[in-house]
Amino acid sequence: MTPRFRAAAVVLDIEGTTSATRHVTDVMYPYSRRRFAELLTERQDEPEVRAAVEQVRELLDEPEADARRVERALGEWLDEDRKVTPLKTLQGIIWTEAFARGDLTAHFYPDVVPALRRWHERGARLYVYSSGSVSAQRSWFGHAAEGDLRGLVSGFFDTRNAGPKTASASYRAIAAVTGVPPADTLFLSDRASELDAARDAGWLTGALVRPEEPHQPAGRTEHPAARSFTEIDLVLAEGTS
Ligand SMILES: CSCCC(=O)C(=O)COP(=O)(O)O
Ligand SMILES: [Mg+2]
Repeated sequence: MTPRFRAAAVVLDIEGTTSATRHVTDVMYPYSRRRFAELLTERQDEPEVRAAVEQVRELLDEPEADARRVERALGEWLDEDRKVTPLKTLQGIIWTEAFARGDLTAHFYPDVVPALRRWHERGARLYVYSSGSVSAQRSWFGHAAEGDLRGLVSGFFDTRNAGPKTASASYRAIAAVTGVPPADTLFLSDRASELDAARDAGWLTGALVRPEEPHQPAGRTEHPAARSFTEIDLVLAEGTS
């Protein structure tokens, strides 16, 4: 398990790839769940909250859904770990403020930050593509135990600005923004469905199969696999700097 990639850009999934799923589900999710009611009632007139609530109502096909109904839907999506865009937007508002207050810190597996620094120093461009909102991603990378990592990252993508992670069109949209050729762009993720979509867009793909993660893929992945970032051998693609 030492996959070697020749790439100019690396696009990172967060949960299950750079960071532990358990930190997200056991720390971040309960934190947001406890604060939805207050956000939906006391801050309902804020444009971002209002737009997200409208999206929830559309998804439920219940145009009259009140704050309690919306809160119940958010709770059910959390229980099912559904990566629904308005849920992620509302969580992002709560988490961003919590990180700023010092209520939350991010989690990165110990192999990740040294590898990101190494790849960045070598000239690779690093991006993030996660179901978590861009605002949440920025806070996550800004509040690592290892310090503020945002300087390593050239751009952040989520399901709002790029589209669903299982659609190859999303990866084409990201490549159009980064300007890096798809064949020189490596996507690292723990989910086969996301890696399949990236590969269909012409990207290089690497599967993170971490023994610590609760949901291990059944059977062998078709994508080059690594148990940690330490095992990934990244060579900078020629003609890029
Ligand atoms: C900093 S985002 C928090 C994680 C999260 O809510 C999430 O849904 C992550 O999903 P991913 O696409 O990174 O697997
Ligand atoms: Mg993931």
